[in-house]
Amino acid sequence: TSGSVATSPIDSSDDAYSIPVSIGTPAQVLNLDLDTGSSDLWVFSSLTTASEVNGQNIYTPSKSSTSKLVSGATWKVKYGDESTSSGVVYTDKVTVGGITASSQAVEVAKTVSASFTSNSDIDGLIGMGFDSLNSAKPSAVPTFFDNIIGNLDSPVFTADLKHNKAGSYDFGVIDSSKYTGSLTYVAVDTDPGYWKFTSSGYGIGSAAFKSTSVVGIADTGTTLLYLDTAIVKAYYATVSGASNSATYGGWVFKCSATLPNFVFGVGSAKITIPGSYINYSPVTTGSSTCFGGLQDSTDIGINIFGDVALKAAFVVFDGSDTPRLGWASK
Ligand SMILES: C[C@H]1CC[C@H](NC(=O)Cn2ccnc2)CC1
Repeated sequence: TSGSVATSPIDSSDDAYSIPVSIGTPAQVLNLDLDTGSSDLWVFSSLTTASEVNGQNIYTPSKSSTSKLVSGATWKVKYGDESTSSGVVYTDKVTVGGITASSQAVEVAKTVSASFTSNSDIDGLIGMGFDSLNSAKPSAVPTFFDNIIGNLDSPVFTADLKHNKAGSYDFGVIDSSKYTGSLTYVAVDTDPGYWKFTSSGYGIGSAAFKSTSVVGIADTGTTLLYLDTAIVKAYYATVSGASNSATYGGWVFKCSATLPNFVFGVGSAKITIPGSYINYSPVTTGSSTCFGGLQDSTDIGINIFGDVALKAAFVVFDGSDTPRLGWASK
């Protein structure tokens, strides 16, 4: 089998990308953030503390004839942005892009942190990282990808994220109409459970490409691109008036600035991020100071190729026995 689901940016800054996910019988459709940087499928629900729900769609297990409580199971996740959620576990029928997992573990939130409450566009996450990252106790539960992979024509899903418009995630098929040129594959280190790979270098604007190994993760659940200090400083040195602001917690510049393109290497291939993608958004609504889409990864401890990078490419997440990532321009 194979399938495809449209994914849309939740706002004009492409802060996150959601997909419709059908849960239960009859179907309850929630808009989930497909997150290759984590491995829990969790949802706002009828069990979520009422004061922590603010406009999200909720999953009500008691209204689904196919829901089952997983007795004794709990979960709790904490993300790199310090956001958290936790609760209990049901199994139910879950369908994404026409592909169904008949008994998917659906982690039902009893509590969520403020940043989830304040984001009415996201009703939960669907983790597409490796099962080792799953937070369920006393034992981990499989991701949606893990549950369907055996039924897929090819053990892959692909990401075609776009700036300010709908893109798609495909399952079980690589649609060559969605990219230009050829795919370049790179090895994935699945420890500790991210889609972790080594980029072959970078280029800033028209400057010479710098061949150097940059280890990072392909993370659809992170908005920005986070790289080593030296690369980030070299990039903003070309942007007049840019500064690393303690006030705003990162590199900022005048919104009117012209930003150079940023190229990252995958093997012998090169992916070009248009400079405009690195003008992320005003620091506060209406400000003429803008926050950069490329930021320093030092405090994170790992480089993250988030949506700013991913939306410049077509990416194959290959879950075969030797997992790998395929990258192409588009
Ligand atoms: C400083 C960076 C900030 C962004 C961090 N990314 C995440 O937390 C991804 N995520 C998943 C659910 N909610 C957010 C990575 C560190």
